[in-house]
Amino acid sequence: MSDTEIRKGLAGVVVDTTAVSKVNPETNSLLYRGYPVQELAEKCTFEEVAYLLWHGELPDPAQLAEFETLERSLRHLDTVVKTVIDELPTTAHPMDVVRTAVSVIGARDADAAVSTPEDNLRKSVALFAQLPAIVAYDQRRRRGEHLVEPRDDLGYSANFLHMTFGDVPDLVVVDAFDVSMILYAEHSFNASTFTARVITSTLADLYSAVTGAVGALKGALHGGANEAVMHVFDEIQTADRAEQWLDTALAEKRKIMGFGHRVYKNGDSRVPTMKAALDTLVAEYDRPDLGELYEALETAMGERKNIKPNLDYPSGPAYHLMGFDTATFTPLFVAARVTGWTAHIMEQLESNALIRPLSEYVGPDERHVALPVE
Ligand SMILES: CC(=O)SCCNC(=O)CCNC(=O)[C@H](O)C(C)(C)COP(=O)(O)OP(=O)(O)OC[C@H]1O[C@@H](n2cnc3c(N)ncnc32)[C@H](O)[C@@H]1OP(=O)(O)O
Ligand SMILES: O=C([O-])CC(=O)C(=O)O
Repeated sequence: MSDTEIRKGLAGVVVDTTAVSKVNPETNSLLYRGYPVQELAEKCTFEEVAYLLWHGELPDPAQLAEFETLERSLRHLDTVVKTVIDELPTTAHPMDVVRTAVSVIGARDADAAVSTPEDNLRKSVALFAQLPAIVAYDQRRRRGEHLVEPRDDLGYSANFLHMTFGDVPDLVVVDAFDVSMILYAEHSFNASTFTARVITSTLADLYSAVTGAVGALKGALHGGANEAVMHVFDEIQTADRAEQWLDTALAEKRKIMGFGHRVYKNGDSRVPTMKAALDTLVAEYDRPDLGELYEALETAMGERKNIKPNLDYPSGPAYHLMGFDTATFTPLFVAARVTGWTAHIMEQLESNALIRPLSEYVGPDERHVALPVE
């Protein structure tokens, strides 16, 4: 080996600039296009935040009305996508279904290869509007339920919940869901966004980049952690068992899902906002036991390892309380993050350079194929 410094996992490596969002672990802050995410979660809808990520500015009332009309007109599940989903076994993971559906949408777009900013924006809005139908329908068919048609008198989050459950829950639930979408929307050069940028850098189309990003998000070290958190809660069962469960898990060298972060080492900027949303859901559904389990594991993890929760820790139980199946949690993350991914895809194309790092070879020295001895 030479003395070249290798940063495993590109930890700490700055690979490009971005104007989409800023993650600052020192101040524990996250800005989308300059706006603190907590402020966006409190004062804006997810539609406004999506518009902000794509256009760089929040919409004025006329722009918002136009955008909402467009998004609502694109919500119906494409019939071919539905047919393809129906062909997939219910044993397929919902992330595999979402990944396949995005790929089908791309294959059906005659202009898939057209990569002008206007065309990529059109595709981004279409995916944003279609993903709730895909995620909701996939959960329903697993339960033996029929497709629910979208309602164009509802905002994004109310309609998403309506399409999943067949009715619109209380406003506090819709608000908590909307907050989760805003918090999940964007997070700089995380693994799935970087994947999307790598694919885009080859000049492959937006659908290919989003399909690859869905694959990267599936893993338990990234988006798959929100699902994994719920499996942990199911294993522990009650707050009084949390300490003992954790000691065993750590002795077995398990990674505790929903804890730790590559960038934030002193807590995830989004957790307090999502935890407040979870608290309202715990009250709404009268599930103090879940709140107690959450606190018990967080406290024990703090005492044993001094590692803090990431966004997946409160969002997992929040989605559980809303009624989503555990395997649907990461597809919800996709529905939110498609906004950030596509904003980055468009930014990558504005000043593209093929992403192709180097590696240090550590295999055998040069050798040659020996001819068989006669
Ligand atoms: C929305 C998101 O995608 S947020 C991330 C969601 N992922 C998870 O929740 C999965 C669980 N967490 C983890 O695996 C990690 O914290 C990661 C992958 C998120 C970040 O990992 P890295 O930045 O590579 O940190 P790294 O793995 O080097 O951890 C540093 C130390 O903390 C430990 N550690 C970090 N996270 C955890 C955890 N969740 N459970 C147990 N130990 C942990 C590591 O074992 C390591 O200990 P060591 O120095 O004794 O070997
Ligand atoms: O930034 C990361 O590495 C992971 C994360 O929190 C996200 O993608 O939201």
